[in-house]
Amino acid sequence: MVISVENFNLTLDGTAVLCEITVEIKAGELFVILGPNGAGKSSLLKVLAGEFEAYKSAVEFHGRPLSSYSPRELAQLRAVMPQAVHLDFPFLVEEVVSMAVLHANKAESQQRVAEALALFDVSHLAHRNYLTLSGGEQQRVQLARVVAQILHVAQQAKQSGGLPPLLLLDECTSSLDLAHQQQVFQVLRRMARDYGMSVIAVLHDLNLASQYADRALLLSEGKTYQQGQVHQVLTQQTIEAVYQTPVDIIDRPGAWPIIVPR
Ligand SMILES: Nc1ncnc2c1ncn2[C@@H]1O[C@H](COP(=O)(O)OP(=O)(O)OP(=O)(O)O)[C@@H](O)[C@H]1O
Repeated sequence: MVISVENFNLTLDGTAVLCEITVEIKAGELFVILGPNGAGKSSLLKVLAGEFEAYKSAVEFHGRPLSSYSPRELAQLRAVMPQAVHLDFPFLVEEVVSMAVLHANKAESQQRVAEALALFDVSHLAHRNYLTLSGGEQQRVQLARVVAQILHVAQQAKQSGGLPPLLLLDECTSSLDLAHQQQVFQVLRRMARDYGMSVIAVLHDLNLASQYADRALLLSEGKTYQQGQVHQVLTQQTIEAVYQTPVDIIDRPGAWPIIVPR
């Protein structure tokens, strides 16, 4: 098991945000957290990222409470891409991504940055001011940043049997065009399959979930509505109940089911 919480409750400013949540994510899994606006998806991701100090001991990460890890240990084992990333200074793209590899020597750092930029199709932007990029370009640079942070750990884990790292992503394709959405999830799938990296992604796009996820948690008002294999979770009944919108599910032999609003 890579990361888990059991019967977890989160209360923020007197509001019950998550109620009795149990999740267990294994190595090499692409796990998606789904649900309507306000269902608690980002809050759960933040809990798993250890952002709520008071709740860190309730999260078990590689067999230890998250609270027992030093910031440096955590930075080597997991990377987090929040929903919005604001930078106040005009850093170059390569500088933004380099921030993820501060502990590497110069040659290694350059190689890891170049590899991550190429994975997300932003090599040509390396010398651009990050603040002048489009929303989608910025999102791909942020993906390169988090992957640069832990890809080498995943590669080492695969070679020498170390702990596989974890990637936590909050709506990481929300600004991307169709081709880049596909490219990003193909990269994530490959990293999960080839290196045993676990990926937990908050998503609104049910079709991306249907196409790429192994398992899904469907949240409704802070509670688990359904959890399991993605195609068992994304049924007409569950989607219509949780999103209060009629849908059709188009089943296709040999391919993932497509969800369309009716
Ligand atoms: N610090 C806080 N204090 C009080 N309520 C909060 C706090 N943070 C989040 N909430 C509430 O918790 C609920 C879940 O928020 P969360 O951001 O996790 O939802 P979400 O499923 O990610 O939504 P979205 O799809 O809109 O991003 C919301 O009703 C939100 O208003």
